[in-house]
Amino acid sequence: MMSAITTRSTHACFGGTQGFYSHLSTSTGIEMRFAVFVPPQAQTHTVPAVYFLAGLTCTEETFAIKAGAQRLAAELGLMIVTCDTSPRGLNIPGDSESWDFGVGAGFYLDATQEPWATNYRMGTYVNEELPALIEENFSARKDRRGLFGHSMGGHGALVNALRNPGRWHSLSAFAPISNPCAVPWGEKAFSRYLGDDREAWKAWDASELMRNKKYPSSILIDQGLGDQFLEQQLAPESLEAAAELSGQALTLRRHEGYDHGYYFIQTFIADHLAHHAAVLNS
Ligand SMILES: N[C@@H](CCC(=O)N[C@@H](CSC=O)C(=O)NCC(=O)O)C(=O)O
Repeated sequence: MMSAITTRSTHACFGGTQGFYSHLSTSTGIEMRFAVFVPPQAQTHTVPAVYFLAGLTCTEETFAIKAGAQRLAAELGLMIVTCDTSPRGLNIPGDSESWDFGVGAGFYLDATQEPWATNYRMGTYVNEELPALIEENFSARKDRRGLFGHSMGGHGALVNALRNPGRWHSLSAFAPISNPCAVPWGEKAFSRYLGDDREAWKAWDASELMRNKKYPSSILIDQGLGDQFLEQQLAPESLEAAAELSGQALTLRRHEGYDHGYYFIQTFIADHLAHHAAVLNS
C-alpha cells in the first residue's frame, strides 16, 4: 500500500517541479513536511535523488527557496529532497526555549533520553522512512542516493552517511559541525538527546566515526573563512585530522570572506551538485 502524502503546493521550475508535501511519520509520530524538486528527466525514467539536510532554525523550505539549486539539478537530472530539521507541534516541555535545541534542532540523530526518545528520531527518519516514502511516490532510483547538508545538517549528512554507507552513495557538506562532542552546540544537544555518557556521543560524531572508518567515495566540504560560527562550533580541522588517520579521501576547501549563510551555499552549490552527479551516475 502506498504511504499517504499530502501535496501542499507544486510549482513549475526549470522544466521540472518544485513541490511541498507532508505526511504522517512513523519515526517521529507526527506530521512532517518535506520538499522535492523533480527534474524534467524524471518524466521518462527514474533519477538519482540527493537529500539536503538544513541547519538550525531551518525548515524544508529554506534550501528550496535560498540555495538556487534547481537550475543545475534540472540540467544534471538530479532530484533534490529536503526535510524539516525536527518534529514540530509536539509541545514537549523545553522544546522551544532556545534556537539551538529542540524544535528546529533535531541534529538528525535518534534520541535515547526522555522526553525526546519517542519523537526525536530524525536519524531513522532520514535514513529509512524518507527515502522509502520518496521512492514509493516519486520517480527516484532505489539504488543511488546522495546526502549533503549545511551546519547542523552538514553534521547530519556526514554522520548518517558514515554510519550507513550502503544507503548513501555520495556525500558532501557546507560548513558542517564536524566534531559535535567537542563544541557547545553539540554538547548541549547530545547531553539532552543522548545523556551524560560521552562515549555514546561518539556514534553520532563525524570526526570520531571517520577516525575509524573510511567512506567509500571522496567527500567534498566547503567552509567559509568569514563564518561567524567557525571558531567556536565547526572544527573542520578535527575532520581533516580524522581523514588523515583513516586515509579518507576528503576535499576540504576554505574560502576567504564567505560567512555561514545561504549566499555562501549559493556560491558553491554547483560544485556540490556536480560532485553528487559524478558519483551517482558512475
Ligand atoms: N539564531 C539565528 C541564526 C540561526 C542560523 O544561523 N541558522 C543557520 C544554520 S546554523 C547551524 O546549523 C541557517 O542556516 N540559517 C538560515 C538562513 O537562512 O541563513 C536565527 O534564529 O536566525
